[in-house]
Amino acid sequence: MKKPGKPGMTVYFDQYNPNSEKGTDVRRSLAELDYSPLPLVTGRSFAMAMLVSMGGLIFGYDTGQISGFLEMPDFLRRFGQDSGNGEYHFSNVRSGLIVALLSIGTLIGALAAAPLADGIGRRLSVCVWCLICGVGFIIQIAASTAWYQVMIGRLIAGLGVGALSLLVPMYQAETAPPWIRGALVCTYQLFITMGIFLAACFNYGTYIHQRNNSASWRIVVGIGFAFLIILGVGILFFPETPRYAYRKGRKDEAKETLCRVYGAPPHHYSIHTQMEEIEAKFLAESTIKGGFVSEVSSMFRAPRVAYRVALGMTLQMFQQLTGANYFFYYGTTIFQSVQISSFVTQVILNGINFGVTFIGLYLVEHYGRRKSLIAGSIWMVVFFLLFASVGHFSLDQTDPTNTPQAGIALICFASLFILGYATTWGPQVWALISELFPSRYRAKGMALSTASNWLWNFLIAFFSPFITGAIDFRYGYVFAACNVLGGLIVYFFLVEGQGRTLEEIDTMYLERVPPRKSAKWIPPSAEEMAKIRRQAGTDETVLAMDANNEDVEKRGTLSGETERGNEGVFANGKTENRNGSAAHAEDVIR
Ligand SMILES: OC[C@H]1O[C@](O)(CO)[C@@H](O)[C@@H]1O
Repeated sequence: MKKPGKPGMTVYFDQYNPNSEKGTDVRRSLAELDYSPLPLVTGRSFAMAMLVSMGGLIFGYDTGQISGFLEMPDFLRRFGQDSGNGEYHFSNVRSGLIVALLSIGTLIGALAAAPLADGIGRRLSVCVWCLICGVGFIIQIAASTAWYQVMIGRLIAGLGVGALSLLVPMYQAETAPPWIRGALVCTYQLFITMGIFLAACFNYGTYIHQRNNSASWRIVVGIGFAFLIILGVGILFFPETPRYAYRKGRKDEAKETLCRVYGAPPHHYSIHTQMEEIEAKFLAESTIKGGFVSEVSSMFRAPRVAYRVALGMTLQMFQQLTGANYFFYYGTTIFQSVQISSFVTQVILNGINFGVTFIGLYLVEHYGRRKSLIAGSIWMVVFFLLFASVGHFSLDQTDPTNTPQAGIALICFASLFILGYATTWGPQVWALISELFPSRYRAKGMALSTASNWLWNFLIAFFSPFITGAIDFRYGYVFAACNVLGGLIVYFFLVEGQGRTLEEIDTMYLERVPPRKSAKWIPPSAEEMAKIRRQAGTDETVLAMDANNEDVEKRGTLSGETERGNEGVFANGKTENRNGSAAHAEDVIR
């Protein structure tokens, strides 16, 4: 579905078979629809994106704060080990557990969030997980000298953070208009980076001003409550996602929400076609009923869903294997060579990360997902190769201060790498996994993909010190190779979701549209869709489609639109396709 109202193109919403009201004159009802241009973003969809993105802020804030804590004097004294000379330190096991337990919690939280999100809904789930996260914060703040209490607190907070990392992109994707969905879902990553940046700033601030004060790290954890309250309470003022409401039989609520976020009246063409698409998919998906286990096993039997689960998990894996967290978690060492403190290092790297993520919001809608991700991969390969080579061949690793020039080069390459990551893979992978799955399996598919992100996050955080110890800066070559693979995966397996409705993207996977040609694909009519589903589907799906098809037949067809043959599926170019379609729709109105 394309956004109406761009200069020179009045109507885009004509690519689907617009059969609708049963037994009415389709031509007339179409002519009665409103085709007026819609705003790019309504106040409501903007406010919604900002509010739910608070979940990203909590993610970033929690992951970003711990590295600073480990260096705060009071935290060290309370939870560290006595070195015997009046100094305290953290053994690798203890610091590893305190840091990594959040990741373990997030992994479990991401998986646990799916059944709850399908059961009580996306919106209420957000409240529940905010509460759980709050309990984790309280346990941490209440810790006096028991290091394992901090660890347990982080595990519980992690459950909430992980669950929100599934719920937020899903809420945004299921609610946002298709023409701006990518950018709105990417605000999630923007808020992650903002959270990491804020944590670095607050750590630095409390460290500077309260060196020996027991409140320092507690203040930083405590500030997190503000984000939790804004999200947990604020979400109650927002509606359930239209896709979820529809699945629960609340059709009017779904339509009303769409109207609000699209900024369109109920009889607008965009609302009309979107509701039709949601309905068609719902009918096709809803026949197989069962408990959680049979639901999961039906997911892997459903057409092309296993493929998409594998793709989602792989993309999240490669998002982590870009190597970004190598810089965020272990960037301190390279900055030592030019004698910059670890607190300042974190502020600089995270500031760049946050600042340039804004560019990513533009790229995702302007160039599309595929082009920007592939460009991002190439960019990151180049800078990782440069980084690894300078680090290995030019830096004096025993005393980096001897080679300040190599240090400056490393900092530049690291910063340029982050520029590439934060504008492409960082934000866009969240958007990709939120649009990859059909409604019925979205929560579960996203849960598995998100869990893969957390698993690899943990593995990289945990194993990087060992790998760096063994192969020093040549570790960068490993990440460079991973970035090559990531780019190839996108090229060969990912279809372009820019400007498409979630339902259209689902159809592309069902129809096995070659990813390379997906940007130019024209959605099939409802009848063609029925055929595709009949060929692709399980018995149950076919049954459902037959029911749906009967409906379609009763409604009548629209000549021209439904007669388009397969050869018409790929247009010569996007512009031609849009203009052609627009002309056709205007015909219909006349
Ligand atoms: O911005 C960097 C941050 O983004 C993430 O990759 C999540 O998308 C985190 O794992 C990382 O710390």
